Amino acid sequence: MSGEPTRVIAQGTFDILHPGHIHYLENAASYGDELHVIIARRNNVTHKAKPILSDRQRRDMVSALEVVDEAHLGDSEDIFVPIERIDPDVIVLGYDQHHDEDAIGAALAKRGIECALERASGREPQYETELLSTGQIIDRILSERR
Ligand SMILES: Cc1cc2nc3c(=O)[nH]c(=O)nc-3n(C[C@H](O)[C@H](O)[C@H](O)COP(=O)(O)O)c2cc1C
Ligand SMILES: Nc1ncnc2c1ncn2[C@@H]1O[C@H](COP(=O)(O)OP(=O)(O)OP(=O)(O)O)[C@@H](O)[C@H]1O
Repeated sequence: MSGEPTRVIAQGTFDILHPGHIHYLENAASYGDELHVIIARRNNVTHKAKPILSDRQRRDMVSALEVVDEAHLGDSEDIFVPIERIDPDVIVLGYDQHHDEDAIGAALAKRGIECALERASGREPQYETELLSTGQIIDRILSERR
């Protein structure tokens, strides 16, 4: 053992925070000693509606969570740039993230980044009215505050 802390990376959009996000970050943190979170740039969120909140505000909110050691704004062009800088031991993908683990593993290997890839568990609602999705919170706001 080197005695160096093991670094873990989690990542995502984190637009309007909810308990599903906290579950993911706590689960990711359990894979190592230091949790680093990469916040997706607005321009790179193409698979769903763009975030409401700015890149910086989303980074600042995630950064304030106790479980998080450091939150980083993602790179605009190349998602592997922050990974090279952070040099993680483990990357933990979200339970429902569309990323292909084999493709990410191959891209990491090509760049000489040696780290494990894990998949986080999901959180089910703990009570009837618990909302575990930013999209659902936005839908609720739109239907209740018109
Ligand atoms: C290992 C990894 C690193 C990433 N790094 C970045 C990054 O530097 N910049 C960025 O805009 N998006 C980055 N992304 C993409 C987003 O974080 C995220 O996967 C996606 O855009 C939104 O996911 P969500 O719908 O689960 O929030 C990265 C994704 C992965 C899997
Ligand atoms: N209920 C949940 N349980 C565990 N992880 C979750 C849950 N909801 C979101 N996450 C994780 O949090 C990270 C960021 O997710 P994201 O910002 O896309 O939130 P979201 O609420 O799912 O968004 P949207 O509702 O817009 O799809 C992802 O890794 C995702 O898997």
